[in-house]
Amino acid sequence: MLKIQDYRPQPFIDFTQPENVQAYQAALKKVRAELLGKHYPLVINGERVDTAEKLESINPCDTSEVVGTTAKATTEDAERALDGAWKAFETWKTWDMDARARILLKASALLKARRLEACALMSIEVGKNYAEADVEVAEAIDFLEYYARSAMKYAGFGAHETTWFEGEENGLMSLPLGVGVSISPWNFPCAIFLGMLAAPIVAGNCVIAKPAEDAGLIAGFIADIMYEAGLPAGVLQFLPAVGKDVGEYLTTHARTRFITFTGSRAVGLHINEVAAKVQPGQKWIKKVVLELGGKDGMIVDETADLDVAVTAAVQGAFGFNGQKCSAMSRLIVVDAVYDDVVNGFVERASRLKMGTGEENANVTAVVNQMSFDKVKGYLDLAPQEGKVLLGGEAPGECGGKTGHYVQATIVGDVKRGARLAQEEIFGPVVAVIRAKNWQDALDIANSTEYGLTGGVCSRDRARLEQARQEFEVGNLYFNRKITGAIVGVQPFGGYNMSGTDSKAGGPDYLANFMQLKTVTERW
Ligand SMILES: NC(=O)c1ccc[n+]([C@@H]2O[C@H](COP(=O)([O-])OP(=O)(O)OC[C@H]3O[C@@H](n4cnc5c(N)ncnc54)[C@H](O)[C@@H]3O)[C@@H](O)[C@H]2O)c1
Ligand SMILES: N[C@@H](CCC=O)C(=O)O
Repeated sequence: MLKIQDYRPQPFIDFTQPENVQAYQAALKKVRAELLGKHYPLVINGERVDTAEKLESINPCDTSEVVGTTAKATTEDAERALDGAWKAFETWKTWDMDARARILLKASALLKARRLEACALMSIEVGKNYAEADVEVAEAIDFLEYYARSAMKYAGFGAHETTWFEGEENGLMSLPLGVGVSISPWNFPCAIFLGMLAAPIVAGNCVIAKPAEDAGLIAGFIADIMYEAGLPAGVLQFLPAVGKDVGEYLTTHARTRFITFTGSRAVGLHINEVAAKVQPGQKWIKKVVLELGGKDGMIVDETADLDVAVTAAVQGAFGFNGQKCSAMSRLIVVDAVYDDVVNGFVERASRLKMGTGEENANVTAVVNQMSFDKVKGYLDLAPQEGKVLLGGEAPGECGGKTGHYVQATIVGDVKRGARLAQEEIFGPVVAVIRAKNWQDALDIANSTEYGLTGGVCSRDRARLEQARQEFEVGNLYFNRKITGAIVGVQPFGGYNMSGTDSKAGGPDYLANFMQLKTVTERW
């Protein structure tokens, strides 16, 4: 067993301290000098493999800048990655759990030492400001530390309790599944990419990790940390590729044992469907873990501390431009305090500054042209579905830089069934919905097909207890923002169309990547 202290989440960096801002700026310089323009090849069986075609990472805040490139895997590369991973599995599955966990702990130490570099790279590659990038790298470190420790409870024959039976020894053991595919999104390209590969790997599986097309550099940086930490060849196959080609190939492949996917509802449901079809020669029912989108609502009632509510709304809605599955995209306010809350929300949000991640702006650019066009479509719809109280424009440039810039936008008096109130926008756009009273507000909150995060700002104990039972979300927050779950503290994952509620950073997450075997010996 590991001899280490109990898990504690990483503290965040305090950017009100000038020396921390200076350190961040020094890291930005270092990354610009050393990592910009870098190319990450595929890694298959421990060997770096390049491809004829490449994937480019573009700075969303200055689209004239190519941040760097990765190789672009083909289906032949995917086939070789599968072969090698199954070969590596034969040995990796025999490693002691604590030996595997030590690799995660070593990777955590390496990432801690390069924390600001990882942050700075994300500021440039996906436009995160300092705090958003730092929270994410802290989460990535937490995943390593937390999963290394949780692995211990699955180790050995006696790991799970069984009832004693006369004349026999009975036991239940957890075994890895085999080779799986991990497909991750661009919006948490460090933490989610890393968490989704570290968990199955520590459980004894081998993983083909396919990062998102828009954020291959930070993924390459993280994969290198895992290799440097000592992962044997073939245990982690790094395979940047186009999702609809190579992702599809792998999810439908007969030799893929499990799929762990975080991304949009449309792609997640498609994967769920195609993965269910048994392919010729397939020996198992694929295990599919899905973490999808949200249309997350926060209720404010007439008993709430309105200052707390407004702060929570601004943080929850506009952190990383609303590009979080957990983002507060519906603010549901009871009629009695509607005007006060909305005025406060608009006033506070109007102070947010637009700019680049490197400038540490509050609102930066959305990730790519597709996202920009999608969000712009909702801005065009906004005047028909409500009153645009703030923003409403997508200037596409800021401070002389051309980028995917969209204003922080608040749309008031949106009807509960409107598209702005039902569809995931994934940008800095909030629909404010007026509720008659508390019960109406709760009904509105539950009136979507999603069920990821939600919140209530209220001082009424009975209502909070009712919400605890009846608000249909995987992560519910009272009197605070509805984003920013911390590993081990707030296990994260949604219900309904938001996913399979697998709870990343939770006590049973590793069980998603294991199978149980009961063994009985009669004496
Ligand atoms: N629930 C959560 O924990 C969580 C966390 C982060 C993001 N998200 C969701 O992710 C979405 C944003 O991320 P995105 O734009 O990268 O999502 P996306 O669904 O477009 O892409 C996610 C990944 O799937 C791949 N992919 C695309 N088509 C595929 C296919 N046919 N087969 C296999 N793989 C395929 C992509 O290449 C990418 O790596 C939002 O909906 C957001 O809410 C959810
Ligand atoms: N886990 C993150 C959201 C990840 C999705 O984008 C949060 O809790 O805010």
